[in-house]
Amino acid sequence: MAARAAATYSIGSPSVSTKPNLRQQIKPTTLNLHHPLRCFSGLKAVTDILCESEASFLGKESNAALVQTFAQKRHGHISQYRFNPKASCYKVAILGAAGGIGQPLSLLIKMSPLVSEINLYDIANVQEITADLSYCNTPAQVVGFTGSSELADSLKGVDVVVILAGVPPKPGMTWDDLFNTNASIVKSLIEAVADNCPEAFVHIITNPMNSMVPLAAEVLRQKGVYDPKKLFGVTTLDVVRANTFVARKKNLRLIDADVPVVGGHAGITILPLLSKTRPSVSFTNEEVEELTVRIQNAGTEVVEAKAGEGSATLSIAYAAARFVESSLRALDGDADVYECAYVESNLTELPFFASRVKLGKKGVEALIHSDLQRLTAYEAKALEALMPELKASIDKGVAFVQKQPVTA
Ligand SMILES: NC(=O)C1=CN([C@@H]2O[C@H](COP(=O)(O)OP(=O)(O)OC[C@H]3O[C@@H](n4cnc5c(N)ncnc54)[C@H](O)[C@@H]3O)[C@@H](O)[C@H]2O)C=CC1
Ligand SMILES: O=C([O-])CC(=O)C(=O)O
Repeated sequence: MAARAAATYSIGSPSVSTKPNLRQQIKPTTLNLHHPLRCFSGLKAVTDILCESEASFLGKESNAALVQTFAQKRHGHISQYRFNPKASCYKVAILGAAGGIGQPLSLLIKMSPLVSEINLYDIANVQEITADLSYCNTPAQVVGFTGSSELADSLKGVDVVVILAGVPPKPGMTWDDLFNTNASIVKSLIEAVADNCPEAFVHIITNPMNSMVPLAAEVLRQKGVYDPKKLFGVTTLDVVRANTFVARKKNLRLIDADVPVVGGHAGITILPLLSKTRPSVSFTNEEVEELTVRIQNAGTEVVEAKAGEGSATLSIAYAAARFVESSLRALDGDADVYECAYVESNLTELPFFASRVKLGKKGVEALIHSDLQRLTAYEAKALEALMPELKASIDKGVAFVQKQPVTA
């Protein structure tokens, strides 16, 4: 979807965009984009600065890490993607915005220089969050939508939709329990996406993600608008955890560690390919076993630590924001954006599989198969072991929609 060239930024004033019947109108101060605004860096607007990787809400260091670890070096140089605010006005919708992940994710996205509007949607009231967030003097306008009657409006014209509506697990809950509650929520939200913004990038976070992405694909297919290049299961948290744990173990700088994680996003379907860690490091067999299990169980660690109060929220908000940022950069023309994601895939015999992908303006431009070559014996065995579980999760998601077909 094309960027909005005619958009204006609102700087230094509340940027809430309200619907007249819900709240008082607060008119943003608008800044003509011909103004030499070159960079909106974190919390402070900076004018007339050449803006490369600094143009990120992730901050200069984190963003440098992203560029270093994901950019393909061409002719020995990292490509210089230049943020151009005239062409960088994207609209993001967050479905499930009032929840534990939705709130910090909304804040992080509000800090992105690439975003002109954030639509916050939830069945719970989002008006307090909308007002609160709107006082941050960053460019994006914040608009709240509460309840199913406002869902369609929250999706009109959006470039990226992030779906995190649904319940998180409690200790002792199975993936089946979670599926039974969340499947119908995701199905109805995706039906609305198909009707209102079929060309948007769709990021799915709601668990069990291994089933929710195939479920969403089937809904979109039945609606006649499925574009496999634009549907993503967000597995960035697994990569973030793998990078953190490996960097600590091997005394790498956190920003240098880059571990591809493939498969899916649950238990043994999460397969960190430690042999493909960059920079190259060696691991003992014990270290491989310990790190792999730690990465696979990190979600459960948080669920247990929260003792019934939900699952990871802050780290997934960070990871999801990174994936949104990467998608927006790809939409904005950065030719060197690579992330791991759970997508329709032909890298294995399964129709959906997480791997590193190259992102472009139209979504997935390429699946990176090289990570799956020359696996260690441990990785090859783990890959074989995860396939039946991942296949069952995929089949479950598709079957759910086939039993309850979508309305035309
Ligand atoms: N993919 C990943 O890496 C991760 C996924 N998750 C998953 O993300 C999901 C959300 O987790 P939290 O934010 O912690 O849960 P939460 O319970 O704090 O928030 C969920 C929000 O969804 C809203 N909601 C429920 N039904 C809705 C509907 N039909 N339409 C719109 N909004 C609706 C609720 O009102 C609530 O505000 C869970 O399924 C969790 O398991 C959590 C952590 C990591
Ligand atoms: O199951 C959950 O909601 C938590 C989760 O995915 C994770 O922390 O990786």
